[in-house]
Amino acid sequence: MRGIHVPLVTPFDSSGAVAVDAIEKLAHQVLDDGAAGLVALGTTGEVAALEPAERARVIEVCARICAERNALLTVGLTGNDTRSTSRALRDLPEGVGAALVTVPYFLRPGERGVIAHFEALAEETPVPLVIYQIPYRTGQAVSAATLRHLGAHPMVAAVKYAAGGIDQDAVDLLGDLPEGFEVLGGDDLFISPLLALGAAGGILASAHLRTRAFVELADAWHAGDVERARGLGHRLARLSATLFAEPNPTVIKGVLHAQGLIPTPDVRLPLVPAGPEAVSQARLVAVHPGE
Ligand SMILES: O=C(O)C1=N[C@H](C(=O)O)C[C@H](O)C1
Repeated sequence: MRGIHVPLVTPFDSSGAVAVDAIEKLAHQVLDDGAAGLVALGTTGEVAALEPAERARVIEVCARICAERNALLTVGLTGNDTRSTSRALRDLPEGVGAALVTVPYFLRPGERGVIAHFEALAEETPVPLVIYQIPYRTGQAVSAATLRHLGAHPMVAAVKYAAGGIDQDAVDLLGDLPEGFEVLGGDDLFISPLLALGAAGGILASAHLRTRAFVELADAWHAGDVERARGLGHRLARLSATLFAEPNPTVIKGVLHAQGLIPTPDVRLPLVPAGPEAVSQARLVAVHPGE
């Protein structure tokens, strides 16, 4: 799971249909620029707003490209019921290399429930699991001790860590990781400090833009080139701050559209397109992130 994985947006054409050509173009571009893999059907891909047939099509396109390019395809799975999540894992098509599975949201099952959920999934899954820890979206925090316990299972490969900052559990977890278990950053703004603590990479919507620089950031921290990593980290954090000024992925879609990479900046309700100021500010910072 090492490196930068890009959770692709789902572009729509002017009729509102999924723009498959644009997905292909974006996928090739981020892989050309050094991304280690793609993530299909993340929050950034507006998974909740896609029909089952659209989801299947997105996976199919991404799987084909990842197979051609020898890159990892991770697919997002969001559920708060163990049986249906397990079924969805077993139904994943050929070509999917890993599943990014959200901590069960809304129910708040407690840490014992989270452990039981992921242990049951780990026994059934055909592909390695990446636990998606994002308490500000799910309502359920997961401690370092629980992640360490789950990470010891051979089918649990990583956690996408998005606690909204660098908290005590991140420091604790990265100080003592089970063999074969990695931490991937999932809060774009905090990717540089998380890499400094030992994260293996990140799943970052911001890496649609300046992909090469995000890859260089991870490489620099991994190589111990602190001076280069710190400077890059500050510049990319400025970019991420502008891209997340409005709900993800509205600003990113606005910028990709302005750059001619996707046919419309459209998002599906309840998301509404980003305002023009947010988009032009992000475009400016993407070109001149500062010194
Ligand atoms: O879709 C994803 O994967 C990501 N979603 C996060 C979010 O929208 O909160 C942001 C992160 O960059 C990746």
